[in-house]
Amino acid sequence: MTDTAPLSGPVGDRVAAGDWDALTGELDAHGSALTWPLLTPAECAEIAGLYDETDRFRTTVDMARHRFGSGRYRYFTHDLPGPVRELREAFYPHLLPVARDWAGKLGRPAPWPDTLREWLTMCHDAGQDRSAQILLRYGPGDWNALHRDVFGDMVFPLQVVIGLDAPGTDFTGGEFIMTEQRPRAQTRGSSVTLPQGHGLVFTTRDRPVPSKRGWSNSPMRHGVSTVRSGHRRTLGLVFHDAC
Ligand SMILES: O=C(O)CCC(=O)C(=O)O
Ligand SMILES: [Fe+2]
Repeated sequence: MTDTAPLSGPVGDRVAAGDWDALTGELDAHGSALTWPLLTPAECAEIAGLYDETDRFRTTVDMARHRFGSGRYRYFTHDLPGPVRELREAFYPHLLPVARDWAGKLGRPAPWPDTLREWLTMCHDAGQDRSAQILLRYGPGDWNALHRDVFGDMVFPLQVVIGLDAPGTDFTGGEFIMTEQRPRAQTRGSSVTLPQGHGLVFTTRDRPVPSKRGWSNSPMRHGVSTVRSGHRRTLGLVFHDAC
């Protein structure tokens, strides 16, 4: 799929229609990878606009108050809006083989079943039963501190953020940033400009990197650099639930 591919039909089909081999290769090499376009600007605006429908959310987080950075985000209730639910469900089966492959390389258990539904039941049974899907809003001066979205023992190791505003047009600054703590070496930083309507798949916790003895584990964190002007809104999808 290219930048000019028509965006029509169910959003889940658009997730499935991309070049997953290329995306997986990129994820293996860098711990993050951009998708092809998934949403039109109108669909992005519609999702971003849900932020004001307060009944859809279980709580609002003021990032400055928690020293998470600056800006606000809202956790959806389990009753997810159609496109948000469809996107999440469509990503899971494509991310699952990567999660399992990485767990194998790192000699860890791979507890994730074939369906998101079964995995969420496992999360809920373990006490992680609150929705962790979020809509974020950043204005001028806002930023997101480097962090990892791990809420308990139940962790799906990959997540997705979808850009809802156009960089350079709707906002400046606000790059998605990642750090990678390399084994016995200094930390490496990287940044991604998230195009409107595209997703960025990235590791929640760490990734396997080749080492002399096979594979070692490179812890990674993510955040957002300061928004210099305008407004940046994103949709965050994680595949485990929260406590
Ligand atoms: O706004 C962003 O680009 C990243 C938000 C975030 O931390 C997440 O989706 O987990
Ligand atoms: Fe995050």
